Amino acid sequence: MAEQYQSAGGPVGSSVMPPAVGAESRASAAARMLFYLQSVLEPRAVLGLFAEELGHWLPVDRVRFEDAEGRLLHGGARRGLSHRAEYRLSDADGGPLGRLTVERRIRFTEPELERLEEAIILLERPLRNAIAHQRALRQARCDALTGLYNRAALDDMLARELELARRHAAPLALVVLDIDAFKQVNDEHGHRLGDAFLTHVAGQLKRFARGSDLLFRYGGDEFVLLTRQTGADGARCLAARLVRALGESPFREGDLELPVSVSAGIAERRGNESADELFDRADRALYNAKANPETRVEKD
Ligand SMILES: Nc1nc2c(ncn2[C@@H]2O[C@H](COP(=O)(O)OP(=O)(O)OP(=O)(O)O)[C@@H](O)[C@H]2O)c(=O)[nH]1
Repeated sequence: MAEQYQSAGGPVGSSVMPPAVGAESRASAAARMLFYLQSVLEPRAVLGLFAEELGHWLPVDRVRFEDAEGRLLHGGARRGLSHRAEYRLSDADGGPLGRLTVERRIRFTEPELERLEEAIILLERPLRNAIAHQRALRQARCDALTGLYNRAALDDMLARELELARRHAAPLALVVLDIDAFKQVNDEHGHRLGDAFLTHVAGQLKRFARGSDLLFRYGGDEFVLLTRQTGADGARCLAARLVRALGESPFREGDLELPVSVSAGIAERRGNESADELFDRADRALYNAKANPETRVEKD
C-alpha cells in the first residue's frame, strides 16, 4: 500500500477541482488504467503510461519516480514546482520500492488527493512486478561474486556490439584477461580468500577501465573487456595499462599481501567474423601472452 508522507504546502490559491466523474466512468477509468499498466513489463514504460493516464484523472504537471536505489525512472530533475504529493511505495515484502512524487503549480484539494491515491493503488502492483522482473533480468546477467556482467551477458552484448560496429564500420576490440597462477592463491590460502582476490581484481579492473568499455567475468579467473570505438592499437595500450595498474595493486587482507599478475590477449574485429571467432582469436592471443611472461599482452 502506498504511504503518503508529505503533501503540498503553501496557500490554497485558485484550487482546481478534478473533473466530475460519475461512479461508472470512474470504474471504467480504473479498468483502463489497470489494463495499460499490466500490458508492459518495463518499469519506465509502466510509469510513462501511469503518468499519461493520471493526466486524465486530475491535472498534474509532473510525475517523478525514484527507485529504492535512487535511480530516476521517470520525470525530470527536481525544479521545485510549488506543490507536491510524495508517496513511498513498498514491495511485496514491505521493503522500499521507491518514491513517487506528483507535482504541480496549484495546490491539491482533498478530493484530488483521494483520486491520486486511488490511482497509486492501481500502479503499485504492476510497478512491483515490472521492477522485480527487471531485477531478475539484471541478476541473470550479473556475476554474483564480482557484480560484473557474466558470460551470458557477454554472449548477448558481443553479438549486438559486433552488429552495431559492422553497421557503422566502427572498430571494436576484445581484451581477454586472465589472472596468472590464481590456482596457487586458492591452494595456499583457501577458496574464501581466492574469492576475495577475484573481487579485488574485478574492482581494480572497473577502476582502471574506461566508462565506455564493457567489463565481464567470463568465468573462473578470466575477465573480458569489450572496447567500443577502439582498434587493436588502442586496445593494446588499454590492456598494457590495466596489466601494469593491476601489477601495482597488490591484494591485501590483514597482514597478508599478495602480488597480482594478469595476462591479456587482444583481437580487433575483422570483416564479417562471428562473435565466437573474434573471441577465439583473443583467447589464442592470451595463450601466447601466458607463454611469454615478459610482455603479458599479446595481439592476435
Ligand atoms: N576462489 C575461487 N576460485 C575459483 C573460482 N572459479 C574458478 N576458480 C579457480 O580458479 C583456478 C583457475 O586455475 P587455472 O585455470 O589453472 O589458472 P591459473 O592457476 O591462474 O593458471 P594460469 O592461468 O596458467 O596462470 C582453479 O583453481 C579454480 O578452482 C571462484 O569463483 N572462486
